[in-house]
Amino acid sequence: MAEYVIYETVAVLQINNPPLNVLSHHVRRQLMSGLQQALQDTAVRSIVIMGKGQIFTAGADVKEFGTEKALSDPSLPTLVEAVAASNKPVVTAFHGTTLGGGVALALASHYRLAASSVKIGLPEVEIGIVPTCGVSQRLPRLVGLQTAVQMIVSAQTMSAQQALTTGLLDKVVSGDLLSEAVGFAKSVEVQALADRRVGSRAVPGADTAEDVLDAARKRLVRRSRGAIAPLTCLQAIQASLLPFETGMKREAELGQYLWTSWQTGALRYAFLAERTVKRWYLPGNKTVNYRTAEPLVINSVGVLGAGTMGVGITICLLQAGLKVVLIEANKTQLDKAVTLIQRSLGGRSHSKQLSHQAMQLRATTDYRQLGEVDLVIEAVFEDLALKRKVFQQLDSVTKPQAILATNTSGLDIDKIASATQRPDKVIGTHFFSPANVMRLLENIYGRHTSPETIATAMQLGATIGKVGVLVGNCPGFVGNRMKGLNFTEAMFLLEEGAEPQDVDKVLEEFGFAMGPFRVSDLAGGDVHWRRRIQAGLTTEQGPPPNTPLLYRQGNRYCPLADMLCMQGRFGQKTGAGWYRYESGSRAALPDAVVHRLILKHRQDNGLQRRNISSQEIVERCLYPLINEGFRILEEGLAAGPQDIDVIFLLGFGWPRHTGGPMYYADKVVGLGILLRCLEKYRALHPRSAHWVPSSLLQTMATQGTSLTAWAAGSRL
Ligand SMILES: C[C@H](O)[C@H](C)C(=O)SCCNC(=O)CCNC(=O)[C@H](O)C(C)(C)COP(=O)([O-])OP(=O)([O-])OC[C@H]1O[C@@H](n2cnc3c(N)ncnc32)[C@H](O)[C@@H]1OP(=O)([O-])[O-]
Repeated sequence: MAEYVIYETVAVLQINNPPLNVLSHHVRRQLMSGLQQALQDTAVRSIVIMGKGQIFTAGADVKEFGTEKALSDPSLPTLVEAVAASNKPVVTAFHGTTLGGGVALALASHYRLAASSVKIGLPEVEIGIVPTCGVSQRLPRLVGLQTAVQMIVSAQTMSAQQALTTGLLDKVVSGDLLSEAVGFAKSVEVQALADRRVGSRAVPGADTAEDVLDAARKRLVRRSRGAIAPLTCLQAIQASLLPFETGMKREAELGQYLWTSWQTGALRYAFLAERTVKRWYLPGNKTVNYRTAEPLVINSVGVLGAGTMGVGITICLLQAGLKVVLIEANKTQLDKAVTLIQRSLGGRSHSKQLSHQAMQLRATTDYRQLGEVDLVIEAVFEDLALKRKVFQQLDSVTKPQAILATNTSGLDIDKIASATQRPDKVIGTHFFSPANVMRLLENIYGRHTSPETIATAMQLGATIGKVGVLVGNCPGFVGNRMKGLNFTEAMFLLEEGAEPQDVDKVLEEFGFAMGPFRVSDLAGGDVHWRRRIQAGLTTEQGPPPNTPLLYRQGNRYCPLADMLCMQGRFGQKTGAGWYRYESGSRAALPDAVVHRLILKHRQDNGLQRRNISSQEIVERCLYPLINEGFRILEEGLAAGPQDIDVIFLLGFGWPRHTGGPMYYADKVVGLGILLRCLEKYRALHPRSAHWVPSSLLQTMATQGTSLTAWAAGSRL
């Protein structure tokens, strides 16, 4: 609700809708009635709009979108325009965070005040919408095109000081916001309002407008990769150069265009999915869930292994204020890691706080120093025998109640847990590289992992600012199990006629930051080569004895990646992989050596080259992965499609504007079309088991069920 209080001649309207003061219908109704009351009351000479609680407002109520409530009177645009039309000065005073609709109210007001700690932002582009309610029209008039583009298109928040410098704020206050706002409102009661109305101003610097917009457009065309919201937002900003009323009409049209696009639905879904997965439960036993399981309190964490992952994990633990004991047997490696960690923590602006964080690190070669930690994250080399040995040691040196987590990207959690006397306290915590940057934490429970251990790992993820997704134990878990198929098919496409750059280009146009071959070169082809060797699919010298070149373990197999690795072409780190790299450069250049290798491979094996369409590349690379997602749901390894989608959005660079693989299949491709496509490729490629449609997909496609509706029904 919104509260109405009078302070002498000032009417204060306070939004009170915890926790985030979103502008839901009941809040808008009360704000509107408060505004009307203040306008009618002759004793009131000015109006202040504020928020109670932690923040001013997170903006419009996203959960109302698409429902009748969003449009019910007063809608947000109606409320904002009523503020703009007020003939008594309106002062918006904000604190905490002010987003979207909150900024719209502020821009429609005559004055803007904020607490010094405020963060102001326009996250609309991230949920695929244009900042409406006049934001795209008033903001450029107030702060200029350059800043407006920066705020609207980048969705980055601005500090109070920046907002003051750009002219968005009239004043930053450090004392009590309510009394400062009331005092300020009184001081402007006699001021004329005409030139305080942002809508009646002209955009400053109109003579350089085209240059600013052109530069932004070029940048966005390069970066958007199929996402339509950023460029549409830019068009709305451009309309601010028109007369205000015309610009407002254009803003509404563009808003409607985005609103009805499938991408907006996908982005809104992604926003909510990231929050839904926090409410975890075991797919096979819903009684074990975030409500019933209590996490242990974690104050100190041991990290075992100071390689790239260990360093990244240590940085995010320290940044969250935890004490860390970093163990590494190799002293030189340990010293190198400490330097990296200290540099990373000290390299930011709040150096006092961060040097305190760096002081929470104890780095040692001595395992016994782990005696007092509450939880250990093991990050040694990806080798089952080694990890089992390490867990045996951890079991003997840590206190009995300590949780032992393994940062494996696909090894069997139960096999690791069985090396200890406490399998209930063993869990997988799969970080993504770089661990201090990537927001995903794939948490894997084993057969004996206790609810308390799961709750603790999920809580730890939240503490260190990650989105934890809980999944079951299977080779590769959810992410790598699905992702592997994408690369498999990408290689088959090379055998059939494509070049690495063709496949990468199509998937980059689809929205991935990098295609599978560029990703492979970045990650290092040797990592997966070692895995294939361990799995008995190949050897360092080529196919295992008596094995056909193009088939392994009953399935079609492409040996091209193995051939590159046998030549020492591991990717960027060796200067050559699927592409070649000039010294010091990360630019992937098509390589005639690879071209000839593929050509010869086709000739030697009687593989016919044909033209492959972009559509086929998308279908071949993405549909098997999606089919595997359905199998994962069928096998109860993930609670719902949201969990899978979040893993791909945050861990694998899946384009956010498509919602993630499962949402894309359900809402964009359509399950019926997906099924028919899988069947078509299954007939063409009978030796690839991944084309066999999952039975869950078959049932849903035949019954016409929507995956998202099915998931919404089953979610806790
Ligand atoms: C005119 C104008 O152009 C248009 C028309 C608009 O205004 S469009 C709307 C623009 N506003 C946004 O896009 C808001 C984006 N929100 C955020 O960036 C963050 O939420 C946050 C504010 C920085 C807080 O982060 P947090 O980490 O402390 O908590 P949380 O876990 O994220 O959120 C806690 C709970 O609040 C829910 N929530 C957050 N923002 C919400 C919103 N705007 N509407 C409804 N629910 C919201 C969220 O789903 C979760 O619910 P549940 O899952 O627990 O049921």
